Amino acid sequence: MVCCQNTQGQYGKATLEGYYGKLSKAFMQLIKQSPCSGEGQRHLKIDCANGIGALKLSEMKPYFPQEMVIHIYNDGTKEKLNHLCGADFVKVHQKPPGGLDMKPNERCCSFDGDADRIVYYYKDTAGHFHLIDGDKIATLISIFLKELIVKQDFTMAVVQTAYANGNSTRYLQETLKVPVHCVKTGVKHLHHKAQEFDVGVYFEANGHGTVLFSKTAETKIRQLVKEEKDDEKREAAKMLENMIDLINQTVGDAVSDMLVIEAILALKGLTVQQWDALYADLPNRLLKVQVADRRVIDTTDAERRALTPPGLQEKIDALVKKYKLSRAFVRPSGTEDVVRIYAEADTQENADALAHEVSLAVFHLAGGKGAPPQPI
Ligand SMILES: CC(=O)N[C@H]1[C@@H](OP(=O)(O)O)O[C@H](CO)[C@@H](O)[C@@H]1O
Repeated sequence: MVCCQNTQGQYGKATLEGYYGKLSKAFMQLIKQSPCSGEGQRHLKIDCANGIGALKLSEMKPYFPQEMVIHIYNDGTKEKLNHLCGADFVKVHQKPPGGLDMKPNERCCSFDGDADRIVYYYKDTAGHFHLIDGDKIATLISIFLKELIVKQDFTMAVVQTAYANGNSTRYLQETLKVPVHCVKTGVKHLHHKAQEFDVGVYFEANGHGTVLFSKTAETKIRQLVKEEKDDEKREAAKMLENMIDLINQTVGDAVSDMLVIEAILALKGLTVQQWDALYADLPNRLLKVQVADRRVIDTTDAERRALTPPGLQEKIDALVKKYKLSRAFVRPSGTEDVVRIYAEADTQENADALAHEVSLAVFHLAGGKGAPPQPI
């Protein structure tokens, strides 16, 4: 709304109808370009965390094309906000939300309460739960955009935080050959870094993120749509133009991100399983520990190393060495009175053991409160 006002309507009409209309128009144009367009309906189950997303998605339903059918769960009529559901619950517990019945291979997603995060997931035929988090969302979007800008002289990068899964960073850098930058936790840090590129994709692992296009890139794309003589190149420019209109460039927005993802899956003819199979996440664990004063922990290197308290980083380094493909870091939360611990390793048992050992080190060296952390 603010951006629409400040650009005298160039970014869109500053009303809810203006927002719904802009997004649905761009989405419809995009799926029309899909090779499987007209081949039946796409269904998506959405857990709205009993939050605002349910209200707004219901209002938006009439704007969706008939090819896209959304099913809203946890709409706030029965349970409390975020209770056993929502994007954070699904990401942290690595399990499905309550209140959503999932059939094998069905594509599902969760918003968080204020609808600025989104994670996808599905259950396979053996009943195993597969989480597709912000890192895999950034990867899908990057694959799609990289192919479209291949002939343009645009700079492109992905911005992540230390919480990004090690295998996502490896895939982006080594397979996709896209530069990756790591910044401090919090979208403001990711947003600022992403502004340095023509195409800046940024996502936190928890599903908070978006894509930014520079003014130069946007002008060039809109000009190509009008002037490009080669049909294939003009179609690619049109897709990019619709992507620019579909993505919310002002802030991470679960509704906009969901439509971007659905459009890309349709255009690339990808199933949720094929998307998930791009790379395998390294098993990981996120824990928190209460300390008397979390400011005793000072970090550097985009929060990947602790400078204080003395001895803590050395202890973490020694613990990390015990496991394969391992990595761990600690940082004071910016939103809760806790210290967060992240660990990843070759197996879930090892990631859990490493996270627990690091949480004990934090407890003993950084003034832990209450009882020492228990093994997972
Ligand atoms: C590990 C984690 O998920 N941290 C979250 C959380 O920040 P903390 O500083 O870790 O409390 O809340 C932020 C605001 O929603 C979000 O941007 C960030 O990613």
